[in-house]
Amino acid sequence: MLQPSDILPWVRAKAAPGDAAAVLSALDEWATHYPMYAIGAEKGAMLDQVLSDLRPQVALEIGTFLGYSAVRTARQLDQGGLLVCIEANPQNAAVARQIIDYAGVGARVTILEGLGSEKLPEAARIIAAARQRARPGEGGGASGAAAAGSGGGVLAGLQAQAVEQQAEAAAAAAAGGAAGEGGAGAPPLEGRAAAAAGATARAAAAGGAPVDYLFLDHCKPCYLPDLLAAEALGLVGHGTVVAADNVVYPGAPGYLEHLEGVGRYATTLLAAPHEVDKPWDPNWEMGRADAVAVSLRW
Ligand SMILES: C[S@@+](CC[C@H](N)C(=O)[O-])C[C@H]1O[C@@H](n2cnc3c(N)ncnc32)[C@H](O)[C@@H]1O
Repeated sequence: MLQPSDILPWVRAKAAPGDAAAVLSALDEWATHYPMYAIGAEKGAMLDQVLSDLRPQVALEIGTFLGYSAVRTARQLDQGGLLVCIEANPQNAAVARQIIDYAGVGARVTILEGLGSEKLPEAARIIAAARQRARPGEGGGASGAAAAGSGGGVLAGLQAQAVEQQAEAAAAAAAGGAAGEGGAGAPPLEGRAAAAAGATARAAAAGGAPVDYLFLDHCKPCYLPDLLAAEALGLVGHGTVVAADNVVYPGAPGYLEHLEGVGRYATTLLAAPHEVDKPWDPNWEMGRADAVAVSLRW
């Protein structure tokens, strides 16, 4: 039976050290022969475009597997940038470290081994320290980074959607809050915005520093509790872009509903087929449609 480390000789044979694009191609090719739970080339390219428009300085990933998405993200950070990865499986984390180093982006990546729910506070401390070290006027927070996005299709669309939502929330507030109906059972927009603003203020008071980009790609029922924990730690703030894979299939219970309910996330679904099939799993539905949710927190 294959072990995660069996991929290493393949990558070394197919790619030169420091050539991140060739490393990614080698991993994509490996996925055509062996089960590979990476986000893959199609969804990866979609997120590349978002990242290229966002120009993040500080990013966080939960669910790193062998480092494929981490390499894609880290190569878009500049030299002073930081990607913190949380990976539960120590074998995967060990291989990811080697692949990320081999791709030449290891200096920008810190991998924490453990569950997202356990490691988020440590990630928040590392990220807050990195923000402190950033020179004045530079890396000044997620809002600055998100504002840098210009012509990019997805990010520009989210920014326009956020402006519409803000106007809608302001109109609802002006009308006494009664007009803002976000769906059955959702509080009025005014109430939701106030709750979100309160959470952001509490997180800021606790010393939290928001990331520019948060990528969720781990256990699907963990997306919602881990996003809630990241919000409470101040890791998600004004301008943070949150991407979450597999929100259609297998789906992440309660996750999209939470984004809608908070009322301060502009969200779009980037449709693509599920990135891997599992013919050996009798419960798996082959060739299913899926999507990555990309959200801009305002
Ligand atoms: C789909 S793979 C991640 C793929 C990776 N993002 C990529 O595109 O290359 C999911 C990974 O999440 C890890 N994982 C599962 N539950 C986790 C949790 N609660 N916290 C952290 N990692 C978790 C698994 O060990 C696995 O390596």
